[in-house]
Amino acid sequence: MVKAVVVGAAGGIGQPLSLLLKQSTLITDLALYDVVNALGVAADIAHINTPSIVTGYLPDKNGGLDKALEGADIVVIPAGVPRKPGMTRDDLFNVNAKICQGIAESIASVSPKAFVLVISNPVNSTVPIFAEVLKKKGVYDPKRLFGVTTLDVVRASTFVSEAAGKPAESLNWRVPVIGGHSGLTIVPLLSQSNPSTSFDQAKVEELTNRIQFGGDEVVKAKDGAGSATLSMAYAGARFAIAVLEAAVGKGSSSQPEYSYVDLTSDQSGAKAIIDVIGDQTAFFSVPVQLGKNGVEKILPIGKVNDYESGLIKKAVEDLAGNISKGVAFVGNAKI
Ligand SMILES: NC(=O)C1=CN([C@@H]2O[C@H](COP(=O)(O)OP(=O)(O)OC[C@H]3O[C@@H](n4cnc5c(N)ncnc54)[C@H](O)[C@@H]3O)[C@@H](O)[C@H]2O)C=CC1
Ligand SMILES: O=C([O-])CC(=O)C(=O)O
Repeated sequence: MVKAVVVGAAGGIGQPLSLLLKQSTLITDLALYDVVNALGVAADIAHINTPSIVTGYLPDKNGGLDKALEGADIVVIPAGVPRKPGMTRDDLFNVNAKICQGIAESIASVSPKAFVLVISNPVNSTVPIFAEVLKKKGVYDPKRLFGVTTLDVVRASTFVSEAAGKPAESLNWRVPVIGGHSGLTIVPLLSQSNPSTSFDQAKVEELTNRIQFGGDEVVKAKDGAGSATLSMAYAGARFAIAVLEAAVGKGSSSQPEYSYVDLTSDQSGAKAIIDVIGDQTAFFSVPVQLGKNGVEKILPIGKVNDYESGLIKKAVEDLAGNISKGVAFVGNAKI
């Protein structure tokens, strides 16, 4: 029995993400919660003939968020407002921090052992918010808390394989992306591209910039109607299934997943990362080996060149501020 919960299930990401999770035969119980329209989305998805039982929850229907979370193995969270042109992800902080705090409080009291996958932006700050709330409630397990940065890895595979003239190989094209999830905190490691590439430095910088600001490309194209939803649903479902497959022992350990995780709290393998990036940032997206309990081991980031070292330095500086902002928010909150 595997219960997955989507919080924010009626939104632009939430709907296609719920649809993709419904396609998984690993999930037996799919709970869809939102503050609006969750019952309609659940009724619609429930007609699909895959094994999971789908149930919808609204704040005042079917028991609300707490009931949705009961017995959850994994909670995926695309709840909150998206960007409009001209905004940064950090501009979403004031609204989304409060939403994330409330969701974290419910998880802490109802399903503290669930894997928690945070999509809501700004990820750089919302993940620390989840961590701090769970700590305050005495149930924090850093191995089970993930900031979802898979979309950056997905974009990197697409953009790099296209630039190499081999778009048909994009599915198996690996480009590590580490750091955070906004602008210059996103650090693609093109020198580790597999297959390897031979771009000149100007092309490397152009591609790096495109991966870092891929989100803006979509915000601009949607012209006020929001940000990436469909590619995010694909990336979020892919990561959620990887976490679940590893948890039930079906994971293929050949490729690491990348996620924004806690480098402190004695996580296995974190020291090797801190030796490279320093100890200024408590969270960083890194390659992780997933297992039964979530992060089994943080894997090394490998050899980086001077250009990438410079990108890491800048990312670490920005992240430190983003993280303190999330930590301070919870520090000042009444929980
Ligand atoms: N991590 C990543 O790579 C990405 C993150 N995002 C972020 O994901 C979030 C959602 O984006 P969209 O789906 O496009 O937005 P949306 O506005 O279409 O959907 C958000 C949903 O959250 C719901 N919601 C609001 N407050 C809630 C609460 N307290 N509990 C449960 N649900 C609540 C809304 O009713 C709405 O249905 C945004 O913050 C966006 O910036 C978007 C793309 C990529
Ligand atoms: O750009 C945004 O605001 C949404 C997002 O995180 C992304 O597409 O990477």
